Amino acid sequence: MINQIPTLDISDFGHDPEGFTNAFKRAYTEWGFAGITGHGIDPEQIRNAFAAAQAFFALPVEKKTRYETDAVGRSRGYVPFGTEKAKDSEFSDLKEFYHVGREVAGIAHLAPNVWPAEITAFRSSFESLFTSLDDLAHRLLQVFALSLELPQDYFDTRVNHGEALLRILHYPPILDGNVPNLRAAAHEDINLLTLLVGSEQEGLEVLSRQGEWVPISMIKGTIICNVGDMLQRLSNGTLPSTTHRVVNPQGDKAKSSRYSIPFFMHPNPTMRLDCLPQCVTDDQPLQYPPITASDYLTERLIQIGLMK
Ligand SMILES: O=C(O)CCC(=O)C(=O)O
Ligand SMILES: [Fe+2]
Repeated sequence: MINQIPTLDISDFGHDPEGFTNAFKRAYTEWGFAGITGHGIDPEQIRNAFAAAQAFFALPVEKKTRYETDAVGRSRGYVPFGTEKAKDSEFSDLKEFYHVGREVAGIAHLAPNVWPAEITAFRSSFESLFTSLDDLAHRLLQVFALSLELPQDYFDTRVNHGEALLRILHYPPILDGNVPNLRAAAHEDINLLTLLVGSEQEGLEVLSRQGEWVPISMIKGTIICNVGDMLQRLSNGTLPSTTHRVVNPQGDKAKSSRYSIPFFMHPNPTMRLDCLPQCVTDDQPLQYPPITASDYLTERLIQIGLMK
């Protein structure tokens, strides 16, 4: 049997919170990744978002670069092809993207969004998708909190001013089959958790505990949720931030674009990521020194080329 990441139906939490939390904890302890169904997000909303993304990236590059911003860590607007590379990779990834982030009135560290004037439905599509994913991320964080023996609402006030980011990704057609770069080289996500809205196009692979690259086949309507480095730290490594990558398709398939839309849930900058005492045991001694989310993020953004 081919290994596959587990699937969890989050609507089960409503009628069996304890049973669901146990299954959730088992899945994430083993994989750090799972497909989430029963989330209630309207497929129409997702289709509209992909259509808007496709229309934006089809614009000539000189139009797209008008939407670059100087927001810290390039956290708003367009980020051109070749800008980002994975922490341990020699080559940049084969992708361009557009960041839409959280906006809270009066919170200075959250930069305002920019919206491409050419694509009328872009703003409304991504504002509504942001809201839906933010809500789903909150629900999932409640289950993560219970899995870590924390109060269910532990994260609620620790993420409300965090830099949650929707990353609208385009991997252009690969015309030179010999490029050493990957669409996205092996990496771990930096944040608390990532929601990955289904590219139905192949390419995403997850590294299993047995050290095999497992190709992820996206089932329509499933949203992947994976643990990032910040939750790994907080849980003292009991919830792994699993390595993943996006490989280049073979043959003619390489000549088509791939689109995907991850949502990165970040904590408030002041949140402490010190390992939780209940996760430090004789079997699992302390793995990481204490740090705040803000200091940790700065360190990581420099490594991946998004900050100097
Ligand atoms: O495009 C994908 O399927 C994965 C993207 C990803 O892992 C990331 O941007 O962190
Ligand atoms: Fe990732």
